[in-house]
Amino acid sequence: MATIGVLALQGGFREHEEMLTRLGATPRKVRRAEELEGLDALIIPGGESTTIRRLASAHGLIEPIRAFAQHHPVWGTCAGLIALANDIGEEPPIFGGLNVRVQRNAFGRQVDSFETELAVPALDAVAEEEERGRPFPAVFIRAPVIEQVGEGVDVLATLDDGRIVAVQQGHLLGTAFHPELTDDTRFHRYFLQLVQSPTPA
Ligand SMILES: NC(=O)CC[C@H](N)C(=O)O
Repeated sequence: MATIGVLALQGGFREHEEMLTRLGATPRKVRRAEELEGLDALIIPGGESTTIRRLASAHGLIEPIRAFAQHHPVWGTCAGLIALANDIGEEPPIFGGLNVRVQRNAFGRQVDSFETELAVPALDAVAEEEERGRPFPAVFIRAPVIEQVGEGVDVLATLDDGRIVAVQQGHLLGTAFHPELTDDTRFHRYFLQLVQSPTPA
């Protein structure tokens, strides 16, 4: 079974580990560059992207993760998506790799967090009969949105107003929301399927 790293510097890594274990994969916390060795893939959890940048930099993880993401599946959720984006506005990218521009805290202070049902047709690839076509319960917490997608990026989900909240670029996956906080395992299964049959970079 696949061994999946979960960047464990800060934020919601435990919920990802639990979800992976539940699905029969082996999670491994990543806090040092050596811990990337032998991994099949990596998840960058939500949290606070400025903190993730600071700690990743202090732990010497910026370059190693950037290099890892070139040839392995990597999935960023929320702050993790921000960390993977090539363009995050004023600041330089954190790891980068994903050809998108994101806007942090796109929903402002009034709407700190919310849950909504999203149509994600791509998930039908891993859906059981009774799950097919079922909307995904998406939990947004001080979430970013994807303002622009570049070459090679597929949009997997948008909000009703058209704002993009899930994308895939070959072996890289980004979601503005938190599938690890729901009972629905389809996004994690989708990522694990990507790990089993990675598309070349
Ligand atoms: N839930 C989250 O990961 C929030 C992301 C956070 N607002 C940031 O900008 O990094």
